[in-house]
Amino acid sequence: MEHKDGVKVFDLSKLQKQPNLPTEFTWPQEDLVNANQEELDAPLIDLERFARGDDRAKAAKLVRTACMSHGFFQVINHGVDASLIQAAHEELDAIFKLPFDKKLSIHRKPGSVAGYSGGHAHRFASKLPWKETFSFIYHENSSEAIVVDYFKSVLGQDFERIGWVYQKYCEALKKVSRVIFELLALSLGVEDGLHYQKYFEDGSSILRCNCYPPCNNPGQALGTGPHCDPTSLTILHQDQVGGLEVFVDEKWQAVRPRTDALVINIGDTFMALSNGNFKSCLHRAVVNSETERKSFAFFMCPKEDKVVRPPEDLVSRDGSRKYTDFTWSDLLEFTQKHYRADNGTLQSFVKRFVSHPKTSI
Ligand SMILES: C=C1C[C@]23C[C@H]1CC[C@H]2[C@]1(C)CCC[C@@](C)(C(=O)O)[C@H]1[C@@H]3C(=O)O
Ligand SMILES: O=C(O)CCC(=O)C(=O)O
Ligand SMILES: [Fe+2]
Repeated sequence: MEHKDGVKVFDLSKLQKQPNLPTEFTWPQEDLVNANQEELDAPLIDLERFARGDDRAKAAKLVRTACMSHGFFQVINHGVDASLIQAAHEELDAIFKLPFDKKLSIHRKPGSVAGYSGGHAHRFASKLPWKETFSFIYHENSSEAIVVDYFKSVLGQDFERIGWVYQKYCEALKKVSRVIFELLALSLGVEDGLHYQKYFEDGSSILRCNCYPPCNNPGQALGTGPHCDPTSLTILHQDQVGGLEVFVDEKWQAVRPRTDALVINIGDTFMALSNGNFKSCLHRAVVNSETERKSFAFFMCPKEDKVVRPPEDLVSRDGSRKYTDFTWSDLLEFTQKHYRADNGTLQSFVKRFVSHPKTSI
């Protein structure tokens, strides 16, 4: 274990060779309950057909049922080139196989979500996730390629080509998100079918690359503990190893990897935007002793200072507002400073937000 600017950073490539798990990475028994043997039976939506206008009502109904109960579904024929997804996975080694010193030099800084992290030891002292992550921000800006610039600025000119792979990947996911927001509006019965698509047009996103090394004690560790994403919509691609689980019908259920599918999670902010009708998805990632696993989570967020408020027609149909007005920057600050994301983040945030003046949150 090393220190970077006074914070702890674990070298997981070293730790994975040791027989015992450091206590910081052990999880309590109640969080380690094994997944049910059955795999999750989640809707698989053909986005090309939906965009073409075929079976729209059927797709919307499937999504509505899944999102009202647990906030999870998958999409296929999403339009992201299989070769781009493959390149994004292949290029990850260029980051995760960097020498530890180099990883330390690109470490996530306090207050920022961008950069490298090994086990999140800079944020938490116990129940650490058995994973390495590399994250960066993406938003549309006509004058610059923001991802390429980030790669060049933190990793150097040699990383320009790889930066372009992730720039293109983010652009492709943003395009997919427009169709998904239309599908969500239709599923919720919102009058303006483009309401969410327009709302997120100037939003920003975070692409998080996750790498879960093999773990000699998979029964005591978790790659990512049980949590709901505080963001709005997560578009995830996982490799063939498997490990993602969703809590449905009071049990953990595994999501079988499909190379051709993108996994969609509702996050806390979208739960608020849907006036609580759609549930934020409770999920986790387990680890194994044999194979390294990789995934990409594209977290979509509203523009930082934009008010998070459900559409009027949805509120009048429901009769009242479920959550108070807030902004993504308020919730982000809460999760970074005061609360470790779990399945109660939004409730706890709103409670604190209502009782504390905004400036002191
Ligand atoms: C705003 C953010 C906080 C987290 C990174 C981005 C998007 C999602 C968040 C996260 C993935 C939610 C679960 C807990 C967390 C600590 C994690 O396990 O990685 C999260 C983020 C973080 O602060 O790193
Ligand atoms: O790796 C996965 O499958 C899940 C990752 C995740 O939940 C996250 O990064 O928020
Ligand atoms: Fe997540």
